[in-house]
Amino acid sequence: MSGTFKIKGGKRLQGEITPQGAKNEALQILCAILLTDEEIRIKNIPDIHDVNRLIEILGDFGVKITKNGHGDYTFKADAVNFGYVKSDGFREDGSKLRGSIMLLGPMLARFGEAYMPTPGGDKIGRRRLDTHFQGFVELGAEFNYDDSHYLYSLKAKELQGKFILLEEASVTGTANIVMAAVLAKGRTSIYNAACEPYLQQLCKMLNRMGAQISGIGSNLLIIDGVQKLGGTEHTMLPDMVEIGSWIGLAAMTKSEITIKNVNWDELGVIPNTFRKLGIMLERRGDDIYIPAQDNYKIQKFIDGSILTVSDAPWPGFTPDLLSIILVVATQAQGTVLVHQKMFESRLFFVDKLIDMGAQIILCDPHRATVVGLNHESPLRGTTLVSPDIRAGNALLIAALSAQGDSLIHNIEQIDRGYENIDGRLRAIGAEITRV
Ligand SMILES: CC(=O)N[C@H]1[C@@H](OP(=O)(O)OP(=O)(O)OC[C@H]2O[C@@H](n3ccc(=O)[nH]c3=O)[C@H](O)[C@@H]2O)O[C@H](CO)[C@@H](O)[C@@H]1O
Ligand SMILES: C=C(OP(=O)(O)O)C(=O)O
Repeated sequence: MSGTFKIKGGKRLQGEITPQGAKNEALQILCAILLTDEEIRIKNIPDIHDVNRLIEILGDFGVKITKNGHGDYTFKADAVNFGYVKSDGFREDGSKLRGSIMLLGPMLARFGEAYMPTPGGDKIGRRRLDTHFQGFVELGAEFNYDDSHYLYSLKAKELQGKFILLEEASVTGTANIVMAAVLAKGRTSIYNAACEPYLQQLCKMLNRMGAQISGIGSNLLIIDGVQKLGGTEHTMLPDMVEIGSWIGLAAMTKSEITIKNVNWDELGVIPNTFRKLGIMLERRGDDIYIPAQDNYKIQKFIDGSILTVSDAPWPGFTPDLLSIILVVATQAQGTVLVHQKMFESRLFFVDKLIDMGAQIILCDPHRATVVGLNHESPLRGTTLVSPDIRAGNALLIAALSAQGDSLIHNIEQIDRGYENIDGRLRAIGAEITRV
């Protein structure tokens, strides 16, 4: 088990917090650098475990990496050591994170073959990769899965564009297929494509590199293959999951917090979903201002029935923020049903919140009903273990609001996705230390 956070809860926080560059965008963008032998400069890269692991993998691939400053790197994949992907080292490194799966598309497009161990990432239920391989096979790749070594491989002398109807709007699946299709022959149409902002960012970057992608932001992407891609510069968006988490943190700790430079126009339904829990938040320029609130009241549906917050592919509500919604609801006034449709093992952490005094009924692996305590009795500090990246942050927020001390173990899960989270929380008054 990795490190531990010690938290003294129950304090009001105050001040400004700036979201890091987006983790899940960074993972897509970093994989795309393999598509060209020219220089790509990327800014606002978050300094977090998953991203740093992917940068290390690129280095082992032979990619030249220059650090220009904090979160600012230049990459040049002009002398790639392809032998690395067949090595035991890659088998181990690639399996440590989920995002590495998106190396497949660029490898296949540029080198005609690709290998990947079963990727890592959160253990939050089944996480099938069928959509990725369906797309590659439709583009003409030969697919093989060696189940004794958990190794996927793909081969294609040439990729040929075609109309692909995805079984599901997979985020990393769409990114992977797009990155393969940009160098394929002819036109690829991807229907039922995921269209979240990070994928839009990827497509825009690829276009700056010379790709021809249209339909960006919709669920029908049209990609006219080109022979070669060139260099570019790219800046990562702020992380929308962090932004949502800080809204939740402010409400749970009754704190006045300004979240800086949030890129509001890319936040979709996130601000309004928190408003439905009764949390006041204001757009101020490109910041979100959350006043200190002693109470927040969950809205009902128009017909008076209990509010449901559920996830859906973009522009629906991201599943990565449902753990935060759940924790924030524990101190709201009213009742909400949290319905996690995509992942089947992401709600089990409610047991820990129940131990802390929260009123939650886990209806089944996908649904939990939360009856808010209206801040009439605080959660109680306790010893917790972070089960996954987002539940880990949700428990951290619960601990910051709780009466007494808490310990959170296994914080490697939190460090996977949040840059210097303890330092940034201390800067707004939180009592949190690494022990
Ligand atoms: C590295 C990265 O970027 N990870 C994100 C990415 O994971 P990832 O790309 O792995 O997730 P997918 O979009 O493929 O799918 C997520 C889950 O939802 C299911 N599904 C998906 C689409 C759909 O139309 N119907 C459906 O049921 C899938 O079967 C799967 O269980 O997107 C997820 C969904 O936003 C996020 O939680 C992850 O943080
Ligand atoms: C589930 C997540 O990450 P990963 O896909 O990397 O496991 C997440 O970012 O919430």
